[in-house]
Formats: sequence, structure tokens, C-alpha cells
Amino acid sequence: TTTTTTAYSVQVPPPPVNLLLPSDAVALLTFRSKADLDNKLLYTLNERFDYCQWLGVECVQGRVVRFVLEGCGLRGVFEPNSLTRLDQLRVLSLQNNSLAGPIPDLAGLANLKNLFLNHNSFSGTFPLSVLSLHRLRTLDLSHNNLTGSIPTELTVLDRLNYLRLDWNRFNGTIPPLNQSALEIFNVSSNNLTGPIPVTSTLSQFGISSFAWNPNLCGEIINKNCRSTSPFFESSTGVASPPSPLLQNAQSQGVVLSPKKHKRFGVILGFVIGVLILVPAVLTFFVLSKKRREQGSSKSTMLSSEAVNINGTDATIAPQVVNNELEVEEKKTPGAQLREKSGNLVFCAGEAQIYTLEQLMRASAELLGRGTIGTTYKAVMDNRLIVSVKRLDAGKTAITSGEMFEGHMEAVGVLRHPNLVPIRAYFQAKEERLIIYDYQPNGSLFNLIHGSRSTRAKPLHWTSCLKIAEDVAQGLAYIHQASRLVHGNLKSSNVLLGGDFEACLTDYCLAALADSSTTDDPDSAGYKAPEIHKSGHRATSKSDVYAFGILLLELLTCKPPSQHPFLVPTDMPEWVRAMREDDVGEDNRLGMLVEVAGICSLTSPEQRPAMGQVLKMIQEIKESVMIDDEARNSCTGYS
Ligand SMILES: Nc1ncnc2c1ncn2[C@@H]1O[C@H](COP(=O)(O)OP(=O)(O)OP(=O)(O)O)[C@@H](O)[C@H]1O
Repeated sequence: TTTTTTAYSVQVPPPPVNLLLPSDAVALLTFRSKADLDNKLLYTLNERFDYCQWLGVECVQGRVVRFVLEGCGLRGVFEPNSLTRLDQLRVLSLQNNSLAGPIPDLAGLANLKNLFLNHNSFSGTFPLSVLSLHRLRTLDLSHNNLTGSIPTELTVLDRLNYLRLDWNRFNGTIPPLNQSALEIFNVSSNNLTGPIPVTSTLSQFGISSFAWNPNLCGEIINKNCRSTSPFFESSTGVASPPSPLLQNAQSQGVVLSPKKHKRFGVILGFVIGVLILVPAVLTFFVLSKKRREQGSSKSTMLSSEAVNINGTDATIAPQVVNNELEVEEKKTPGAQLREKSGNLVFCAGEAQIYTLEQLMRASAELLGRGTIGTTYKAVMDNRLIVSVKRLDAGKTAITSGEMFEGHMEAVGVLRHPNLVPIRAYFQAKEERLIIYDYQPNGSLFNLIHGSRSTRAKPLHWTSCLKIAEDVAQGLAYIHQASRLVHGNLKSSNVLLGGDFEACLTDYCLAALADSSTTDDPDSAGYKAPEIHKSGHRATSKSDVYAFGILLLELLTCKPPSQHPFLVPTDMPEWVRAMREDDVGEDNRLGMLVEVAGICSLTSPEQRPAMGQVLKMIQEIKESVMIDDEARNSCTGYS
């Protein structure tokens, strides 16, 4: 007789193969068929339980309990009725891929505890099926294109410990979350409106959890709700106290329907706008005309002496010569923007969530001095923390004001999970500032060379692989999304973000400076030979060279100044000698060293493009089964 266990010895015509497969294998194969458009996952089934060995899969007694495919270059869709059949799944992570389309119904994943779908291109609305996953502790949907509102019913997930919805396009109000277990929470960079609910849980989070939502208000972000709009309904359904004008209308017997409330709000806003703006604009023009007539050349200006950097704590205080807005005769788009935002130009169309004055009042801590400027950590009075790079006037003197604005407008729109975003810039006479997000976990330089006592050995090779992939992704994005190049890649310009992801900073700034003034022995080792020889400007191929050197630095724990001069064929031996404790990883390491070797070839024409380098690294990643321990060390940098 023929049974299902002898499915491969055929005496009678076999039933369709799907009927013979365990349902978990069918679920995985169905998922792969729609998500893995580039056939990166080599899922073949020779034996009945082969699927438990597939990349990213972990089973207990033949049932899939973890499915983790992070940064695998998946660029299809998440097929409904595929993974959702894995009813024993505890962990599902598809983060850092390019999956698109809606998130399907996940209600079948009744045992799910951790769900990471962040850093993809999912669209559609918040997946309501998640609300039925009562065991859920971690939910990360950040960095997608999700729209619509955040459901109030999220409050029912009482085990929720980690909730990230940042970098989407959610609108509406924030639900009054009050789960005592919630420790990580972020809804920044959305389109949320209204007051931040005052619950004991939400009140413990800082401004960075809510930032970059232009119409959000509340004490946490230091924004008065009534001044934003008198008609916000709070998320608990209780309206904020009406404005005095509205009270007046009501006391006179005018009854306003909710719709009329809105219309009344618009009319009121318009009337107030006209009443305030017209005199303000008139005053502004009269003042500036008077000033021009007096031939005044005074402007809001920061003086280099104004930054007190004695010790670690300082205040970036502007020496305000004249507290009026700087008005230039010829108005470039940047100049008009400057007028609008009080001289601080916010990039990528982002809303101005702080002013120059707030920034200047911030307490500042010196982070370090670089080749073209000095970097500070600035903590503003609204508790927002940013990093301010103060360019050295002499070093960027070759770049005119207009060129600087044009350049910053091009660089400031770059947005990628592996780039530290430039939020704003400022320039006045002798003063140029660039404002970045502050990265809390230090730089790759510190991680590799920081405390020698704790980090005497090179990083685990899987950590190297993850960092290399992050850096390659950031660089490839710059090259593909713009005609710009990084121009100053080195380990101190690779910062570690909140999730220890590697993010590039200082990108595209080298072009502002005269290269003869920026020679620095620490950077010299990353410079491609053609730049050393003829002082050529950086190119995408010199970025690739620097990447090769950085990869060797990662693998060997040796700064470029200590790299022996090697041809690619000698590199594997040197790297192996530097990692003598590593056993059994020769093959994988060998592949990474090979990538470093071809990136750092002397001739720029022979070096691959950054997109190709990224592909090579991703292929190495896919060619190995990353076991659980290695995966953990990937994010923990063991
Ligand atoms: N956004 C940031 N968040 C946290 N630390 C930062 C940030 N930007 C820079 N740093 C750190 O501040 C220090 C000084 O940075 P800076 O860019 O001024 O100099 P550098 O990177 O050493 O040289 P270069 O100017 O050539 O890039 C470095 O240790 C860097 O890692």
C-alpha cells in the first residue's frame, strides 16, 4: 500500500505535491513565491522536514516557531494566507527588506509574540488583525508607508512592551495607551494631530517618541494645544475647552454642529491670520526699508567666540548684533526660506519644530573636531537632542553662500535608514551650521577601537557582515538617488542608531571644502590612490575604495594607518592572522575579504559600482544559514 510517508516511492499516481507537504512548508513556499521575486531564498524540499533547515526558519517538533529574514533583499509582496498559517509562530521578522503592498490578515498567528515588519515599503492602513494577537509583546511597523489612523483598540494588547510606528504616514490622534509593560514607544515622523494623551504610560516617553508630527501638541513636546487649534478633540473623545471667541458665540445662543465647528475654526483662523499677519508684514517691510535706507549691514550673526567650549558643557550662544531677520537684496529660494523659518532652513520639506533661538539656547557638549568643523550634541529646552556641525569658516570659504544653499538643498533631501538625516541648516556671515539627528550609540570607530580593554578582539564576523551591509546600503543609495558622493567615508563617520544599525554621516560635505585644507592623517588611509596622486575630487569609485578599507578595518580591528600595503591576493592571509581566534569561518570570511580586495583595487575602473558591492555582500549573507546565536550577535554586536 502507498502511504504519505512513502510519498517518494511511487506505485500509484502521486497526488499533487502540495497535499503531501506539511502545512508549514506550504505556508513558507507560498510566501516565498510572492515575496522573493529575485529568487534569493534557496528553498528546496527533498525530505519531508527540510523546511526546518531553510534560511530564517526555526522549528520545534516540526512546527515553525521563528521566521526571521532580515535584510534579505525581498522585494515582492506579503501574500495573504501564506505565513499567516504558521499558527505556532512566536517570532516573525521581515525587517529591512523592500516588501510592498498591504500587510495581510495576521489573525492566524495566534501565538505570535514578536512582529518586526519595519523598514519595508508596506502601504495601506494599520493591520487591524494585529489587535487579535493577544500574546503580542513587540510590534514594529516603523519605516513603511502606512496611512490612516492608529486604532484606539491597541490599548487591548496588554502585554505590549515595544511599539514602533514611526516613519509612516499615520494621521489622526494617538490612542490613550496605558499598558504598564510598554517600554519602547515611538510614533515620530507621521502626520498625527491633536493632544498627546496624558496617560501614565505615554507621559514617561520623551519628545523623540513624538517628534516630527507637525500638528501634535501637548506638554511633552512643549506645544500648547490651545494655541495649535482650539477645536482639537482629545483622543478620549473629550473636546478641549473652547476658545473665548467660541464661548462668546455659544453664550449668544449660536449652536455649532461639529461640521460648523470646523468651518468656524477655519473662518476664525483666517480672520486671526489677517488681523495678525497684515500689520506684521507691513511692519516688516517698513523696518527693512528703513534699514536699507540707513545702509545697515547688521544681521543676526553667530560669532566664533560665542561658543564656549571650555570643559565639556557649553552653551551655543549667538552674538546677536541685530535681532532682526537678515534681508538680502537678491532673494534666492533659500533666502526666502530663511526668512520664513527665522534663518534656520529645514530640509526635505519638513516642518520647523524648533527655532534658531531655541537651538542657540541649547546646552551643548563637544563631541569632537573633524576635518571641516566641530560637532556638538545640543539638548534644547524642549528636550529634543540634535547634533550640530559647525563648519569651519576658513575651510569652506571656497563655497559661496548661494552654492552652499544649493548644495544643502540637494543633500538635505536624502533620506535612507542608513543615513543620519540632515534636518536643517543655517548660514550667516562667517557661520554655517548643519543639524543632524543625534545618534545615541556612538560611532563605528568607538565600537572597533574604543575601549581597548573591552574590545581587544575584532567583532564577530556576522556583526561585520551586518555593518558592511548597512554601510553599503547607505552608500549605494547616495550614488543611486543623486549625483552626489560621500567623499569622506571612515569609521568615525559611521554612527550607530537606536537599533545599532549603522548610519552614515558627514556625507557629501567634502565637496564644500578646499581639499588642500582638509588633510588629516586619520582620513588619509581611506583616500583612493588617484586622489592622493592628483588631488582629484572624490568620485563614486573613491567611495568604493574607502568602503574596501573600512571593511578591512572592521574585519581586522586595525585602523587604516596600520594596514600593510597588500595586493588583494595577500589580504586573506593577513586578515586570518588578525583573527586567529576565529575557527571554521574561513569560507565566509574569505568571501568578505575578497569584496574588500576588489573594492580597494588601485585602478578606479576595475572597482565595482557600489550597487554591485551591496549585492555581493547580500549574496554572502544569503549563502550561509545564520543560526540563532549569530542573529542575536548581529544586533547586539557581540
Ligand atoms: N549625529 C551625531 N550623533 C552622535 N555623534 C556624532 C554625530 N555626528 C558626529 N558625531 C561624532 O562627533 C565626533 C566629531 O564628528 P566630526 O564629524 O566633527 O568629526 P570626524 O568625523 O572625526 O571628522 P570629519 O569632519 O572629517 O568627518 C565624532 O566622534 C563623531 O562620531
